[in-house]
Amino acid sequence: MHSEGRDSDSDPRRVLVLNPVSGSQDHVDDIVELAADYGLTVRQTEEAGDAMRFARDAAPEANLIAAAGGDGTVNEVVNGIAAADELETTTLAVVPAGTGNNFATNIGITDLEHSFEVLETGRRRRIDLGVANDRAFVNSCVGGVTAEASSETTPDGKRALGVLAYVKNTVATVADFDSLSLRVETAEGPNGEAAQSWTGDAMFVLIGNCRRFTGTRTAQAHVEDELFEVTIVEDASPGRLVGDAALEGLFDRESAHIIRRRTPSLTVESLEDSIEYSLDGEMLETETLRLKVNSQPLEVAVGESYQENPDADEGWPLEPTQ
Ligand SMILES: Nc1ncnc2c1ncn2[C@@H]1O[C@H](COP(=O)(O)OP(=O)(O)OP(=O)(O)O)[C@@H](O)[C@H]1O
Repeated sequence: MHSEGRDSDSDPRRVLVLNPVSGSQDHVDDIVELAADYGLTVRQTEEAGDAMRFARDAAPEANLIAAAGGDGTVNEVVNGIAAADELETTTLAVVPAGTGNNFATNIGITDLEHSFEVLETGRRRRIDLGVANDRAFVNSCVGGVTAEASSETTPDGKRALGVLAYVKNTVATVADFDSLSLRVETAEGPNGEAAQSWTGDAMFVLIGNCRRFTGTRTAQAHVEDELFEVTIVEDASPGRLVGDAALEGLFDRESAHIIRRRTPSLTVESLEDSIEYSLDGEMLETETLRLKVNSQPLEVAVGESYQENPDADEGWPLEPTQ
């Protein structure tokens, strides 16, 4: 029995952190069985926060930690590895058992069995890790999404739209949608990107790290370039944004009301009240958010279809910054 993770035959070098309540909640038996086949020690969470603690405690001895759950579980496990300061010697694997599984899709993981093959024999890549104040994120950080709308976002919405489902739900559920009065300051980039400052009223600010971080085809970030892709959606009538097509249209190259930047670090400061941010779907409320790409990358076991760079034939949505 591996589920306690303290048995004499358990291997502390290969640990799987299992969230039993993510996704459709019917994955526990299959994952425990696969973990035993692959010689992984299972630590099953009992409440929010456990995944972070289990990963932090396991990281000094482990060379592989698998996160079995959704994006929130991945986020906690990554925060645990980072808190233990073990990014250099610990590989993250992802076993997709969530609702949206946006990150798993981004790294080329197709299903449960495949995820175990990948953790055993898949390529290892070092990807950018975002840090927002003192918390790590892998996919995205979105300001302007409310916690209330986030908790009510449906599984179908998450699967179809990724993080944009939260944006859509916020627009749809918050009757008196207030714009965010913001100052956004980006730092200089390595390819001549200038430091820039933007002040104004925004509906959302999206900071993307991973390819297809929003789930849409047109909003993509390069995950090994040490840069974030920042999208500021300027204030516009919320009614115009409700449909899926309108939301995706927001990220088209020609879209009005969109400001884009690429930068290794930035500060987002509210000029009024504190703002709610979603970090990979986990909420954080603050007035000032300082974001940077972590100096130490995150090593991840990736599937065959993993691509660090957005598809060439789909075009790159960003215009170079002056
Ligand atoms: N045993 C547990 N009981 C209650 N909550 C838990 C437990 N273990 C983890 N959690 C919390 O469950 C939340 C949701 O998990 P997760 O994001 O992995 O799944 P999901 O929402 O179904 O999938 P996705 O984010 O991919 O759409 C996370 O905030 C996590 O902290």
